Amino acid sequence: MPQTLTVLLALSVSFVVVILRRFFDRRSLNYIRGPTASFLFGHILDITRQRQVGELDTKWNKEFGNAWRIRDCFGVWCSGDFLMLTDPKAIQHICQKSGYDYPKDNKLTNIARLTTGNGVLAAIGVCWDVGRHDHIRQRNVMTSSFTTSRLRQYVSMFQKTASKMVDTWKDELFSGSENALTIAMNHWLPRATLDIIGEAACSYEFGTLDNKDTELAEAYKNLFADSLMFPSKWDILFKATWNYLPIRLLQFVDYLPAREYRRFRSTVQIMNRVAKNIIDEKIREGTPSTKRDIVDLMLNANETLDSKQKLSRAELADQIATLVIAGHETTASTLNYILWELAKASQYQAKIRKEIRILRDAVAQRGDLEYTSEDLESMKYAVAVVKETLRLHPIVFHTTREAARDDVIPLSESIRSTTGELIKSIPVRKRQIVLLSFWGYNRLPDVWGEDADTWNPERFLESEATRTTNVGLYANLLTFSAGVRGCIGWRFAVLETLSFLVELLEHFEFSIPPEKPDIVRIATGGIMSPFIRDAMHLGPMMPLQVAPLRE
Ligand code: HEM
Repeated sequence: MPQTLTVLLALSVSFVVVILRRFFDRRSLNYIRGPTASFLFGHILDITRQRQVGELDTKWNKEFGNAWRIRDCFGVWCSGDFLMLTDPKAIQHICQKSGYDYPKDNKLTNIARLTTGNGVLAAIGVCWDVGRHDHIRQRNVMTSSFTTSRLRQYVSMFQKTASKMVDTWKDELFSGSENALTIAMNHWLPRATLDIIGEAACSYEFGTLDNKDTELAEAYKNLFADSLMFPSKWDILFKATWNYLPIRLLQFVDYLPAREYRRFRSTVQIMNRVAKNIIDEKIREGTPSTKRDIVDLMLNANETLDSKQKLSRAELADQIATLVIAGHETTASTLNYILWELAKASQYQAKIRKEIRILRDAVAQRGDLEYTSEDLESMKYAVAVVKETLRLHPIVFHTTREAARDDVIPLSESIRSTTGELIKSIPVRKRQIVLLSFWGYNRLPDVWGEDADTWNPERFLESEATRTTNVGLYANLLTFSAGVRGCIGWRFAVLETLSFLVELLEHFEFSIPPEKPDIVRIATGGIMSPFIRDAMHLGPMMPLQVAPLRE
């Protein structure tokens, strides 16, 4: 009872604030076409309840062009419209050219804060919250750990962990005479990537591949799927109010008695305690250990800064939480999809195996035991498969931004207004929220060709010169976003993915299990995960048939 009362009270107060703020802060995109909306939920319920991630984006994109209007909850009353975009020039303008003029909106910032603490993912840029330069400061310190030369050092760790997973499969799963087994990739890959990010970020041993059940590993298990999948109608309405509440007030949602908020609070608290201990130990040790993990490098970078730019101990701890969250399930989910696509296309497994053999010989001739990052990136089929899967299955499929000032957003393709006029740019008012569909952009036929909905790595073997607008961070994809808020760990993720691909394909053949599970993409918070359509209760699932390769 007290739980329901608290939620109702929070909802009522928020609702009144929303109505008042929206009344005095009207903005209108009425001349932009868009689908008809529900009176209370706008399109938000439709988006969270669609059969699969991306279905509505594709439908609306086909109907309205690369820019359209959707409604927020309570939108009919308060003209709470979002501008939804897949247009390359518009997204380039928002992410790359405007930088901090399009910070994250309050709702996204608060979800990032709930899941990672006050790290870089939740930090606000300079324009929006005047006087706070948190994002620039934090990103400054972090980027020193992700330079090309630093990343080379992580490649050895990726290969060791991937090889450990392969050995565990051989010893534990294929120790008998089994020829082929169905293995749940979702059970193994997040554990391997969690072990890696723990070691790379702060030399923390999650040990999940060794079945060490640390408190922290347990806290992260299915965190997003358990907490953010299919939010209740109440929660959708409640979160819709967040963009109209002061960001500092939103910190109190942590104390709501609902399950999801309790789970996030306890996970961040556990992570914070562990992270602070790690930092204290490193500071006590004085000079950074020879291991040189990301925290060592951040501490080093921090020391060179003046006191205004330095990150505090609490801020450093929050970056660890951010790296762990941002850097393990994303990569694991991408690997799930890569192996799934390869299981359907055995000819690409054969092509990559051929590349691996050539590379192994070259590495042996050099007298080395491991690949370098350059070796991995020279494998043209493996790289094309990774790019194509990142394109078709962008794990972070949407993001939102809010205009910090009045602006005009240019479009590469004209759209038709409600009166039939062709529009080549869209004027927006300060506080306009834009919803960027990474999913939609990654599948635009104008950019990727008529077969944009099909998995075809060959497109990345051909010249990429035809793609005119330079949008994304990697291969012109938006999977890692772009600009000042683009993914810090994109190259880390690509090298980690390639390392796993090489190890796994060298030892195993992957195929679709005989029962042919119907895999669907379901939103689990800000990321999407694979589920089996008729067995959603099992949580994220990617079963694949795996057969050892006999040399
Ligand atoms: C395939 C794997 C990955 C994908 C698809 C991915 C995707 C993304 C996307 C789309 C964003 C921007 C989110 C937004 O602005 O709304 C982002 C931000 C970020 N990612 Fe990644 N990521 C991946 C792996 C990693 C890894 C391995 C790390 C760290 C080792 C990492 C660290 C970060 C951080 C720190 C940010 C916040 C950047 C900022 O706000 O300035 N990511 N990522």
